[in-house]
Amino acid sequence: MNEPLLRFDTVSKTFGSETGGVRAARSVNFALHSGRALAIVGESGSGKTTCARMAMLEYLPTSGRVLFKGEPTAGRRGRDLATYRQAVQMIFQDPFASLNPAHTIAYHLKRTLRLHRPDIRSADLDAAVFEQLAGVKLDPAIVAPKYPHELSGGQRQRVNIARALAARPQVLVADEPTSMLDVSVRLGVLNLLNEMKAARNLGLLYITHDIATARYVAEDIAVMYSGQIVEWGDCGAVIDNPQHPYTKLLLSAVPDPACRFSDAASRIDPGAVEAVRRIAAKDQSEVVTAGENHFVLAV
Ligand SMILES: Nc1ncnc2c1ncn2[C@@H]1O[C@H](COP(=O)(O)OP(=O)(O)OP(=O)(O)O)[C@@H](O)[C@H]1O
Repeated sequence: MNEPLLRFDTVSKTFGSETGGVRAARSVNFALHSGRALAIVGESGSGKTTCARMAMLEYLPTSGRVLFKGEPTAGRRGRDLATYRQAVQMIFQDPFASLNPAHTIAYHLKRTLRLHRPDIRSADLDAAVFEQLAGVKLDPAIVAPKYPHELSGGQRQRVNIARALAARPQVLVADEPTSMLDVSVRLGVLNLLNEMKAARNLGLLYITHDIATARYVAEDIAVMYSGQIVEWGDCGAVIDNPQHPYTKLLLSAVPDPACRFSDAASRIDPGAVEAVRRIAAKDQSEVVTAGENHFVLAV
């Protein structure tokens, strides 16, 4: 495979003091390639958003390096930083909070186009807005003049995706992009992200607590627990043949429509719960190969 778009090289992030602080990310390694999606999966507090924020250069790692196309991102300023901000775009969890209620959808998209697309003349901006909205399967004539509160959650998230894509990014960082949406529209938004990834050869960093959707969206997966990536590799291989007790636990917690709630608890292996508790605080470092493109930290 060629040079990854985005690479985390032994990245750690501690909030507070080195000794008594929260170790939100511990020696995290991953590579995101163009035209592929990498799902970072884990429970609340496992460190996923901290990794997303480091990818967006909002947080600096305490140690380790974040690389873009092989180049370290630390210390980027001025034009270099602006280029990175254009190339790596974020889609937030809350589609409403990320749009300004005082402005129309057309305003939001024009703003991004003015900022990142100097090649588009002012006279052509309206047409470009229409093109961006049509690209995410919204009716431009209806949606462009509306205010955010006049749209549904799913439509708002599509607008956010259109806005991110308007910058012509190479990487999309989507942090729980569907968790605040009605279940009925989630699939449509995930489908759209998948289509955009393929059509534009994007690298998609898909952050989720829902391992079931990871398989739907991503080619690669990294399972995160207590700040560490504990199992990673090909998404299908990891989900079909989980090796780490935490991955097993996460999979056994996925709701099964064929299973009654009262029976669901029996699917959770008490041994796995105990093993996961034991490993929470300790650093694991020995990597075991579980198959082609499938790796796990030894417990
Ligand atoms: N700015 C911060 N200051 C102090 N601690 C933080 C900060 N941001 C995150 N943390 C802590 O770091 C750990 C990882 O948090 P993070 O938000 O990355 O997890 P997450 O997996 O994204 O969870 P969620 O899905 O709930 O957002 C948590 O213990 C959290 O309390």
